[in-house]
Amino acid sequence: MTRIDIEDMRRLLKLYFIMGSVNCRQSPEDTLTAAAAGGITLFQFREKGPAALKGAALLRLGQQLRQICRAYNIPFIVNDDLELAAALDADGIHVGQDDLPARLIREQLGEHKIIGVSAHNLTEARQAIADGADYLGVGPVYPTSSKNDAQAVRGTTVIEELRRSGLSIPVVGIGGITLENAPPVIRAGADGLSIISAIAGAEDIHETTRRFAQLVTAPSS
Ligand SMILES: Cc1ncc(COP(=O)(O)OP(=O)(O)O)c(N)n1
Ligand SMILES: Cc1ncsc1CCOP(=O)(O)O
Ligand SMILES: [Mg+2]
Repeated sequence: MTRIDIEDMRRLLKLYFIMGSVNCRQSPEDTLTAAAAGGITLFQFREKGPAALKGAALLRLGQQLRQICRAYNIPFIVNDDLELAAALDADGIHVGQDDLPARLIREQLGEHKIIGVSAHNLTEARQAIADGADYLGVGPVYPTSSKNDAQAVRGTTVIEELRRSGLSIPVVGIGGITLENAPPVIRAGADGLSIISAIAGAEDIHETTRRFAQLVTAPSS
């Protein structure tokens, strides 16, 4: 099998929902189901933090979320953990600068799985591309309370810089993105939005997701 087509990757990134049990106000299964019905295009299982599930409970939740993604035909990405990704037959994995190197993951997974890499500057972006990344997660664009060890807020400058430098790799903006502050992220050159709290913590998850979906498909965004 071959690498994911670049335009297919761009389409998947449009509304990329990331979540673990610690991010949810209601059950993770209900949260993901509402977001899936509302129009997310990609999902990342990110079970992180002091209260994160481990062992059998982690696997059980992963299997349930994986099933929901299958039912809605939404590709399923696992954060950080190659073993968990294999156990859940994930469609791909997302790694950051402090995780397993993307080059090693590409060697292990082969061509047919999606590999996403976090990049905070042009050097990291170029290295990720050389290592075989299919897309970049760039941020934090805005202040976030969903990641304790987040790097400094970048605004949209790194996304703009990547595009000015001629890098055409699919890019998703991440960090503190809300319905109100999302449009500049797309205008800067991102293919889509990556969101935890504005969806997982929303009062009405389905309606909020539907609005995000409208925003990323609107010609004026
Ligand atoms: C789409 C996307 N972009 C960036 C990240 C952050 O990854 P990382 O820097 O490895 O931090 P953790 O998520 O592992 O805490 C991401 N997960 N997804
Ligand atoms: C995982 C991650 N990486 C950079 S910021 C961030 C957290 C994004 O969450 P939120 O959308 O709630 O700000
Ligand atoms: Mg990571």
